[in-house]
Amino acid sequence: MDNIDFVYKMKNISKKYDTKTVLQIEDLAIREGEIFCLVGPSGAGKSTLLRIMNFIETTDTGEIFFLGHKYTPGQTPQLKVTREVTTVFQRSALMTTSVWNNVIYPLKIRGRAISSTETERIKQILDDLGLADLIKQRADKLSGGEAQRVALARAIVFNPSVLLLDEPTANLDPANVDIIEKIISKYVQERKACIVMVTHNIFQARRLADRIALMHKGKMIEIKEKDDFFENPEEKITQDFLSGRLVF
Ligand SMILES: Nc1ncnc2c1ncn2[C@@H]1O[C@H](COP(=O)(O)OP(=O)(O)OP(=O)(O)O)[C@@H](O)[C@H]1O
Repeated sequence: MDNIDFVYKMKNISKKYDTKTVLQIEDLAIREGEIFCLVGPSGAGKSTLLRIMNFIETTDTGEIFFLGHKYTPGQTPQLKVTREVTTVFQRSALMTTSVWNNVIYPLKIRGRAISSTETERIKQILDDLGLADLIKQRADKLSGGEAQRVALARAIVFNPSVLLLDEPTANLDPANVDIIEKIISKYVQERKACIVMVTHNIFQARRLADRIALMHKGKMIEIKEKDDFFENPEEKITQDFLSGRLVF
């Protein structure tokens, strides 16, 4: 089991749609226990990279080491490995049943019995997310912010090693953003999981990230520890991005 301090290591990965290369990354490693924020203009390839990290899509070239095992194009890990990673999207689809049933669904499909300790743990997650009073409510009748908090609860309830977040707080009000950011930080601290988060909000990246990466036109332009990213950007593209001059 090489590379165990790294959850992902990617070498020379690329992805094309038709003839257009949308992703070309030479070297990227994501560490255990970090919040890694991906920023960059629209179309940079951020969501494509998350789909590859979730094994929803495969690369055309290169190698991905995930939890110490190597995958080449076309190879996907076994179900028990892919279940170590999950994505929360900007608008996650919920089932037309109660909040509780939605949240326990990942445990049910994994065949996990819900013991009384497990029930207490799930209730704590729901409580942290301000959902305790909505347990019996139908998930399709929730507000956008409530629905997004349920989607996050459903993702963390089965303790994944990796949580991928694709603009999880876009279009939410500050109170919902605050609740979601707090649980993201708590999850990383308690579980020592890693989180890769796409955000268009650089203030959010500044609040949450350990490291930040700027993507542009499918490439990694600059990856730095959070403070360094903001205070000492080396690349002109990063400087333009941070000053709002880089549009796409
Ligand atoms: N299924 C697809 N088929 C063809 N092209 C695609 C597909 N998915 C993404 N693309 C293209 O790949 C490029 C990268 O898209 P991606 O969604 O990864 O960017 P992004 O950085 O997440 O953008 P945004 O911030 O707007 O969500 C874009 O040019 C997009 O049009």
